[in-house]
Amino acid sequence: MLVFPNAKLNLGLYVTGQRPDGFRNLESVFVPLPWCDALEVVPAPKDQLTLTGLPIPGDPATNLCRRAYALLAADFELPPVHLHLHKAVPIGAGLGGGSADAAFALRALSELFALPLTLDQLESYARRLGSDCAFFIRNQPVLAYEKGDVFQAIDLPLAGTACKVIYPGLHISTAEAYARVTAQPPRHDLRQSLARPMETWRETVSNDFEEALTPLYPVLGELKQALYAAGAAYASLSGSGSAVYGLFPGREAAPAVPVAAGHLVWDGRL
Ligand SMILES: C[C@](O)(CO)[C@H](O)COP(=O)(O)OP(=O)(O)OC[C@H]1O[C@@H](n2ccc(N)nc2=O)[C@H](O)[C@@H]1O
Ligand SMILES: Nc1ncnc2c1ncn2[C@@H]1O[C@H](COP(=O)(O)OP(=O)(O)OP(=O)(O)O)[C@@H](O)[C@H]1O
Repeated sequence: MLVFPNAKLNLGLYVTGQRPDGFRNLESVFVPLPWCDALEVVPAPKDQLTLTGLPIPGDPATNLCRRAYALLAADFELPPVHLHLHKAVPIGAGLGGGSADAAFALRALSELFALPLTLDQLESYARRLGSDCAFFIRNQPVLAYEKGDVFQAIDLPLAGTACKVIYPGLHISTAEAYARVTAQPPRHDLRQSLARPMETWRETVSNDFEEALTPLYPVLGELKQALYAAGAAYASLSGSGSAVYGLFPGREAAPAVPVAAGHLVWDGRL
């Protein structure tokens, strides 16, 4: 079975409080971004993981695809599988690429082996693999709370909006990024702010990580300014960075933006 785990963007992100489990509570809108990896899951004589595309730091034994398999194999009798992941979504980008691989692996294994799992149950497995993972089970725009894994539906007329994402070749570790942010109550009501015209979002829809990380990594501010200069209606850091995106509603495609060597650019539509 071949699946294409997609990335996500965060529209606004407030880090709102410290949790007893050491994590933070947050408030953010997650939307699927069709920048995709490819993941193939095939029954095989023995378990195997092969990797191509962008290099993934760390021991392949701890790859989130393998961890997804191990989680289900602890509860169900699964035959060995060959997992092949072709990595295209940059890592440490705030795009949730690794989390998507994990969630899509859970969904693919469940479907391939006809496991009796509902979407709610798959979300529960996904939560155990990472805060961002549960979103990718249903993969629909949501307002996310708590660790970013408790959802409310949100209706956003964004489908088809031209979008440009720029990854400045900077791996920002999620844990490090959280350590730099001080939790505070949300400055605005995200649902209300996002219901207003997109041109007003820059006044109210902010990402706490952007404020904390831009002084450290000025390139993040430069990319945001470049996207606004190119005519973006809204531009922001995604998640804990380092990818910065711009939205260009009403355009066929996002315009060209000059970027440095080593930056990765994704152009497409939401
Ligand atoms: C920044 C976001 O991408 C926004 O969508 C997510 O909150 C990150 O989610 P993620 O990459 O799935 O993060 P996890 O793998 O669960 O956690 C990585 C580390 O980030 C910190 N972390 C993560 C999520 C959260 N709500 N509070 C935290 O403090 C913790 O230090 C944790 O050890
Ligand atoms: N399939 C995978 N894809 C990417 N990273 C993976 C994967 N499996 C395990 N990892 C580990 O997760 C780390 C990346 O996590 P990190 O949260 O920093 O970035 P991310 O996947 O881009 O998501 P985000 O920044 O949105 O949280 C990598 O350093 C790598 O060791």
